[in-house]
Amino acid sequence: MFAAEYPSSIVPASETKGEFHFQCVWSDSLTDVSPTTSVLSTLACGLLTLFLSTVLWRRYYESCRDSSSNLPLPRGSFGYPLVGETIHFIVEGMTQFVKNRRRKEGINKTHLLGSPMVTVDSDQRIQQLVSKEPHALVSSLPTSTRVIFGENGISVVTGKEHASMKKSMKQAFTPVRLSDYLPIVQKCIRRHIVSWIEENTGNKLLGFKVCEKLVCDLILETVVGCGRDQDPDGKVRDAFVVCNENLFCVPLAIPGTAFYKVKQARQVVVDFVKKHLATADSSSKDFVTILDVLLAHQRKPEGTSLANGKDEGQDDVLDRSDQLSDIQLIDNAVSLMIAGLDTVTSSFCSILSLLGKHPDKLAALRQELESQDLLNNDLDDDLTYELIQSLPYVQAINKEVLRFFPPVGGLLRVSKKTLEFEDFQIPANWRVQYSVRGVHEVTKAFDDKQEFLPERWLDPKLEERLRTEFPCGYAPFGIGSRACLGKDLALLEMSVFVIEVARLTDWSLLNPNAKQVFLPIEKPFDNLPMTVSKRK
Ligand code: HEM
Repeated sequence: MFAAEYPSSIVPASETKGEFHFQCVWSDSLTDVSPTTSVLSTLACGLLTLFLSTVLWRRYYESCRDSSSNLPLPRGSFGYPLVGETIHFIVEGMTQFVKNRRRKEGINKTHLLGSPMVTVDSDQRIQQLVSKEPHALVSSLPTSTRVIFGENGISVVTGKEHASMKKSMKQAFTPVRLSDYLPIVQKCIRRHIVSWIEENTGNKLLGFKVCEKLVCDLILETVVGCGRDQDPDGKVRDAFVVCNENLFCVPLAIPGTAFYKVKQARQVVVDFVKKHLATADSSSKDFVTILDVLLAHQRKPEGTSLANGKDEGQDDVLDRSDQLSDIQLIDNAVSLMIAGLDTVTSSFCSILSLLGKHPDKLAALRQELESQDLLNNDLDDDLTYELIQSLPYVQAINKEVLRFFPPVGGLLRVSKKTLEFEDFQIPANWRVQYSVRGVHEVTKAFDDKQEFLPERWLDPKLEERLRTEFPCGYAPFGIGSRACLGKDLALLEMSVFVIEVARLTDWSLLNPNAKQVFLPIEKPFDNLPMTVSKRK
């Protein structure tokens, strides 16, 4: 009956009771409406609803400013109801998102992933904010990341507990300890690079993936002393990669979800660390691991030497007032392993990418190695901590790689109370993101920011300017009380990688102009396809 009166396109496919009723009401009142008009009016209604709800959404968040302060909120947009600017963020990617909203004030307000947020990419403003940590601004990690790191680990705990834990753990990263880890680091890096050549000469490798495998071994060996023989089927290594790949996932522990898998993988790593802890005192290995240092701090009488018999030196005398409990030790071992995997992998991959694209810089590096008789002297234990510190071009490459492609592009905080600048306020409980990548792009600390110029770091005036004028102008390892605990170990590992890759191999990039992606870590979107061969 209705099919005769209305175009077929607007007749319901199934005439259930409800749909039929709706059709009758409509037919009585809109008999002359054409399909185009009805589509347009539906669209107009939708747009009007969106417009009104957007106005209300934005008004609501504007009204959340702290009225006890006269200062306005920063400029920017809260986006659209419920989603805020999350869809823009996903489509544009984090870096472009920040870039597209860059303001001369260096601060922008938005609404992301369910919370109001400000993104900050001015080094002066970040400096002001950092001075308010850790009381008015605290670290804020997503739930999945907190669960993986462990609630008792250094990345998650706050306040006094964090300060005392950091003090205690720093003892595992002194120059004496770094010298202890160096032989393991060099052997592991060489073993992997040699295997790239032996197993893959002329074949395509994915630079990011082979570096990930390398760093996975490196971290397990340096943190817990786990050699291949202790993980023959690679179960621990696999679990470790699963944790890393799912650092940011929806925290829903239902079988089949990423979070469920991650919790199981974490348990494998935790069980492994526990097993190691139970046997650590009786183990007869002749090298020192990070966990050994933390354990020595926890258990051994003051002054006891570690496994290799090296003296700990005056600076390392153990202060026992801030000992770690067993559960803290376990969560911290896991935290160190996770914090050091993707970050170091990204930096190794960027070394391959940037030196691959700049053969003149690689030639300058080889010249420095040659001048120290290191280029052809490729023994797997010829590097010392002091020798590495005496290679300025190697250090310059590390610093420039981390400036050009900072592995961690942004640092997340949450305001505990209203924060006031001279011109804006940030209300309490807002998220704050320091954009490290943004700062590196806009700071006045560097000239020719778009150029890869390791040489800039050979000028001592640059370090001086960063210290005095731009303390937040260069922040690949973060800033303030939350700055990276593993910074010196990471730089040591990068140095060894730079030296070994330059003296052992020749490599060619197959897609040197691939776009970079930034989440969860900075890398080329295609994982850096390349070929390697023995250096001629
Ligand atoms: C190139 C390599 C690395 C980069 C770029 C890097 C970067 C960072 C950054 C930016 C932070 C600060 C996060 C924040 O403020 O919220 C951080 C924290 C941290 N990093 Fe690293 N990291 C690297 C390697 C490592 C390694 C190798 C380890 C351990 C062996 C490590 C352990 C940690 C820990 C434990 C923290 C937390 C510190 C705290 O909360 O006080 N990192 N790292």
